[in-house]
Amino acid sequence: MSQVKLAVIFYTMGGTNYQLAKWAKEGAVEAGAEVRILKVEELAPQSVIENNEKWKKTTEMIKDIPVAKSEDIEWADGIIFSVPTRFGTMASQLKQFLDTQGGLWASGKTVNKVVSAMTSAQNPHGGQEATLLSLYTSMMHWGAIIAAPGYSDPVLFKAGGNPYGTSVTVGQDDKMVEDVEASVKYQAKRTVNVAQWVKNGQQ
Ligand SMILES: Cc1cc2nc3c(=O)[nH]c(=O)nc-3n(C[C@H](O)[C@H](O)[C@H](O)COP(=O)(O)O)c2cc1C
Repeated sequence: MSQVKLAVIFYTMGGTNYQLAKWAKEGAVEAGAEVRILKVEELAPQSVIENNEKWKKTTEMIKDIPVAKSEDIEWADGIIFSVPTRFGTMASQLKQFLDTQGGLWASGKTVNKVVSAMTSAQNPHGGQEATLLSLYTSMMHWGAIIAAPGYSDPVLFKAGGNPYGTSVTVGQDDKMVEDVEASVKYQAKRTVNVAQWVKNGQQ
């Protein structure tokens, strides 16, 4: 049984989705996967980032994380995306990454990737589910297999247990309101397990 390869791909401005990605990595490693944690390319002008202390600090914090490439998607059996909600949908930096995978998609290499997604938003009803659903719409075009958590474990009935994928509220103080660590780790394990089943079936 060969080891599942999982890419955890995130975008963050304030660090939340980096933390979610790190928990996902921990959960996936515990489940036996080989994991790459990757960020998507920043699109905002450097001058804008420089004028925002929080953004500047986050950029420095993640400076050594590799930028996701098409080769990472090709390499991965499974992918977990983590992205802030922006005006009710995913941040454009991640959308741009998806939109630059047309070549990979055209060659059939996005098919059967096992995916799930996570998000954060400032308001409890700020569009988390809409963000996850719009991301999953793109994944259907990829021919990916969506391994949403559903209510497949008791952890989903606790804080942050969103059947579409983990979501967390970020307060004005930039801290996470709900404790979602267990939900994230569970989601990562489920994504790895489903990826393992698909991988075994293809062998
Ligand atoms: C341009 C912009 C649009 C945003 N739109 C929403 C939104 O629609 N709903 C919401 O609840 N929060 C919204 N937020 C807040 C972000 O979702 C929040 O800051 C983010 O989830 C924090 O994640 P991060 O720390 O990984 O950057 C928005 C923030 C920005 C900068």
